[in-house]
Amino acid sequence: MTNKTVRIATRKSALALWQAEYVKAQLEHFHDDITVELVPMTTKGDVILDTPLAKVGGKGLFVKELEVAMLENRADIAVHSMKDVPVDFPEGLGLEVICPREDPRDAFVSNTYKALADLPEGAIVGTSSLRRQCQLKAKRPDLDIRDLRGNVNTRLRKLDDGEYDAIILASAGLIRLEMSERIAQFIEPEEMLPANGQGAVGIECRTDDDNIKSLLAPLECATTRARVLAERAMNKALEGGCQVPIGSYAIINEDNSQVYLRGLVGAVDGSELIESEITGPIAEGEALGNQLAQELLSRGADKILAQVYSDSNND
Ligand SMILES: NCc1[nH]cc(CCC(=O)O)c1CC(=O)O
Repeated sequence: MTNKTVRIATRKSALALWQAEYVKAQLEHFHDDITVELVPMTTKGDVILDTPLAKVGGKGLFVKELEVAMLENRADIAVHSMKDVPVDFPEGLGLEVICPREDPRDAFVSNTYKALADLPEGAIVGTSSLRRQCQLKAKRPDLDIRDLRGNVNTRLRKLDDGEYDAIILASAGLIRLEMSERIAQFIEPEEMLPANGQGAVGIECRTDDDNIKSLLAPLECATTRARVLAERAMNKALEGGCQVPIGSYAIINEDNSQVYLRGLVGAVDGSELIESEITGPIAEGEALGNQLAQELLSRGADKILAQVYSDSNND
């Protein structure tokens, strides 16, 4: 009766494969009678490397091919970095599990400088994230922010080749790939708000596949889910795709009753940052995310985002 083989659709980057292997190991740990196979595939986001991500357009560049594979029954589950997962799912698919969160902070990586504050005037910083760019520019308008694409290893190589004085990456990716020694400084959320879902791995599957769902159940982390759902609700209400100058970060208090959510929308050039925060019962996390978004919109985030979306559609 039970499905003895679980097929995991995954991208082929080192980080994606690490995350798929992690889910495979977890599934095998909880169920000793199943076989888990990886089904590696290439996504549009992996192919279009020469265009700044913000200009490529379209949501879910890194997940669509994986979803089609599940819908066509060539795979059973897909493992994603939550921050790359669009807020809405195609008919027939859903986010079943959110695994325990790795460090959500951004990492300052440099071969020369020990921290952001040490960067000299005009230093060249690599990042293709509008979220990182607007927060860097707000604090340090002198910095020369240049686009940086590719998977984690490609980005590190470009840094090592001397194209940049420093780059910003997610700590989680470096930690998972056992390269945490490359992290010169963990940038605290107060200084740079992470992306929604940063550091969390999510598992998507067919909504009618009860067998797979029961196999996945032990991998769930309720605390991470509460945090990530509040963050995603804020992004959803802002209609934020994956390439937007939006930060959102939630934490849960010690007795697991309250969620504290902080959000930010920034003009890409850093000339304006609209920030706010909200606290409330954990069960209302998504409503709080929505409420926070409405506040940001009413304080000018609507104009900033309209500008960003029209820029990315015009070229
Ligand atoms: N957008 C690419 C991406 N998606 C997830 C991670 C890192 C791992 C994570 O956030 O779980 C990265 C790389 C980065 O931002 O440095």
